[in-house]
This record gives sequence, structure tokens and C-alpha cells, in this order.
Amino acid sequence: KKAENDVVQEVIYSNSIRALSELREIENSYMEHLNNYVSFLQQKIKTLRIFINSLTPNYLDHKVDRYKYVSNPLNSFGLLRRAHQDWPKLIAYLKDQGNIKVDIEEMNKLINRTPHANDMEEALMGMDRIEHFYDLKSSDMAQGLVAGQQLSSRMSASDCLALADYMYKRSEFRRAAEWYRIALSVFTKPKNNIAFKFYAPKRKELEKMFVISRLQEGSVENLTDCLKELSQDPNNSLVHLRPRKSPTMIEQGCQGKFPPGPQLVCRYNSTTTPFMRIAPLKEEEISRDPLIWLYHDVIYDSEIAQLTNVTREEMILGTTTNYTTPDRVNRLFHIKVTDDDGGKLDKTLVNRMADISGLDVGNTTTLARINYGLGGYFQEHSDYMDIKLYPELTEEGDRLMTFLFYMTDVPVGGTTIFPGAQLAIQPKKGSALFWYNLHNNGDPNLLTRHAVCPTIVGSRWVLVKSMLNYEQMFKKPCYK
Ligand SMILES: O=C(O)CCC(=O)C(=O)O
Ligand SMILES: [Fe+2]
Repeated sequence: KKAENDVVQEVIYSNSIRALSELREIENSYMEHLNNYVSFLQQKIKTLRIFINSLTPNYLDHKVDRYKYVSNPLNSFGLLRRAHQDWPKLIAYLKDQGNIKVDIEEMNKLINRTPHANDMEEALMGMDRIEHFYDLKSSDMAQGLVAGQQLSSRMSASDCLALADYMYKRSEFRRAAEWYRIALSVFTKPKNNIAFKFYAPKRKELEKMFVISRLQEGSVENLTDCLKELSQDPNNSLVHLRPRKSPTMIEQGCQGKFPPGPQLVCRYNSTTTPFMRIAPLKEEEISRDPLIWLYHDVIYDSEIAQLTNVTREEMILGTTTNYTTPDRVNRLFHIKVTDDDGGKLDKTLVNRMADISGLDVGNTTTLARINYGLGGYFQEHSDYMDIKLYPELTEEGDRLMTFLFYMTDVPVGGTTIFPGAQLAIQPKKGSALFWYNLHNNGDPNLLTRHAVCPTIVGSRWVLVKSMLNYEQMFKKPCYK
């Protein structure tokens, strides 16, 4: 049993908003116990003060010679009685920890749930992506101004410093310098000693790191310039001392810079399957190559509530290893996959997908619910595997098509991007995107490679299902 408890399953809070909400619960819990702890101590101190103030001169007058004092029988008797009766009680009272024992124990348990270093790293990566992908000004971001939206919070000097150090470590010296300078500008000498002693940044250190970062990027000849920069308003961005990298296709897409798509049709579809004659669908054609449709209002709020009502323990960490990305292993999001045991709702949904697509969804109801995290990002990948590279797929065929239900609105960021086709689709709660990954002859359609832009604001939930090629043999129409 002990051994079981010792194995602490590693949680990465940063990779889903679901898990981050749990971390907030932990913080609230810390606060509650700390408050209890302090109230208890305060009460005790009050009681002890009253006690001290109420003491008679007998206790207090140390100046009287002690021999003289005890020569008086009344003093001697009082002394003996006090030493025998009162002091032990007082000591017992001092030792009594009341309920704070519980508070301390509880706080100790919470410490076991502290995010680890790689969770911190994930959070930093998320913040880095939000800034970098959307080409935000660091000073705007620090003030909660992201992609035209004013958030209700600001970053503290410590937050800015953590980000600065992260950029510095990654040799992003210009951005590091920006963040050191912002940290300085929001830095105020902490009012309380604990902060000063344990975690507040030091002004001198920030100034030093600013200069070092600037020199790392430029050269020593820049020293006077860079000291001048240090005193300037951090709202004026630092000049680039090295050539700027131009934004990638994905970054351009995330910044909304893809050209507007052709005006394709938007209609009520009532013909794909008999079901749709009685329940026509709002169907929007997004693209003809690759074939992509967007359907509106195809998953209901009550269903979404049920699907997203999962505990963090039920979800696992999704990484790039399960996808065809060129990257090293990356943490993507938290995911819950249900197979055939998914229950009634899963069957309903899979049947609905069959009705919408006119395809045979096969015997399995494998569905994935995904919740993205802080700056959550899914790099470019394909949903097809390419059967020529993975011959083991011959049993079921490659992933012919993908169904992607958006279960939440994402107020800022979180666009699904097809860089090859220059398409960007913003999640809308209740909508579903549906596309073919393969050409008619079964070859992969490279234009279906896609990515998900970093989420800036919101909790991004999607439901994903792929349908396999060979199950569609008798169903799938050949599109031109
Ligand atoms: O979240 C999205 O928009 C896309 C998810 C995705 O690409 C996948 O699960 O393969
Ligand atoms: Fe995908």
C-alpha cells in the first residue's frame, strides 16, 4: 500500500485548461488553510497578551531580591502553587495546535501536488507561443492586451522575469531583454519581507541581465546605446540587432493573414441520407481541394456538457508520438479516448456522423475528447498515416476522413489551420468540420495537413473521430 502511494503519477497541469482549473483549486485550498492557520495564531496571541497583561506584580517584579521574596510565606506559597498548577497549564496551552495541525497536514499534502519543473517549462512554452505566433508586443502582453483584447490581469515582475530567463536560456536575446526591461518597469520594492527574502526579483539583477542580453545580441560597441535603452519606456520595442525571421506559413495563418477563401456554397443539406430529409443540416463548403465542409449546430449543449464533464484523472496526456509530425515528442493536450464502451451518447454521435457524411462509420465508436492547455498548440501534422509507409494499416485502411466537433467557442486564438490550402477555421461551439484526408485512389492528400494555433483565451474542447477507408468501400462517392 505504501509503495502504491509513493508512486506519484506525474501531472502536467499546463496541458489542459481542465487540469489548470484543478491547480487553481489547490491554490484556493492553500489560501484557506493559511487563513485558518493565521486566524488560529492570531487568536492565541490575543489570549496570551491578555494573560500577560493580567498578571499580578507577584509574577512580574524580578527586581526584588529572590531570597527576600521567598522569605515571605505568602509569596512562597503563591510561587509554589503557580509553578505546580499554572505554568504547566500555560505550556500545555502553548503546545495545543488546535486545528492548525490539520491545516499544516493539508498544506503538506498540497505540496505533493505542486507542478514540476517540466510543467513550468510547458507553461513558459505556452506563453512564448502566444507572444511569438501572434507577433504580440511584449509590453502589451504583460499588460494583458492580447490580439486586440484587454484581459483583466497583468503580469507581475516575477512572471516577466521567469519568461525573460526562459528566452535567455533559449538564446532569444532581444526578447529576453524586452522581458527583463518590462520586469523592471512593473517591479516595486515588495512591502513584505517574505517576498523580498524568498522570491521577489532584485532590481540590480534585472538591470544586469538586460545589459547582458542586449550585448549577447549585439556587440560591446552597443553598450552606451543599450544603457540608453534601459532607461526608455518599455512600450517602445527594442530594435532588432540581428535579422528577423519571417513568419512561417502557420504563423501567418494564425495571424489571420491567409487570403479570404473563395465564396463557396452555404446551404441546407437534406439529401445525403434519409435522416436529413427530416432534419436538414446547415452545411458550408469550405474548400473543394481538399474537400472540407463545416456543419453548424450539429452537437447540442447538453451533449457537450456531458462530454466535457470528465475529471482530470480520466484524461491522459496526448503527445505527438501518436501523430505523423516530424517533431520530437511534444506534449499536446489532455485527451480522453472512449472505445466501444463509450456508451449511448457516443453511439448517437457516431450515427449522426454517418448521417452527415453518408459514410459507414464502421463497428467502432472510438472517439477522442481533447482539451487544450495554456497557449495550447498542435503542430502541423496529417491524420492519414500513408499506407505505403505503414503497411500494417492494410487491415482497415488509412484514415479516410476526419470529423472534428468544436465543443467550445475559443474567444481568441485556437484556429484550425490548413497551411497548404491556406485555410483557417475558427472554432464555434456546436459546429463540426469534416474533411477527406485521401484522394479517390487512396493516396494521401498533402493539402490536408493541418495545425492548431495556440489558444490565447478560452478552454478549447474538441471531439475527434476518424473514419477508416476500407469500411467505406461501398459507400463513399467519388468526388471530382
Ligand atoms: O483541435 C483541432 O482543431 C484539430 C485536432 C486534430 O487535428 C487531431 O486530433 O488530429
Ligand atoms: Fe489532426
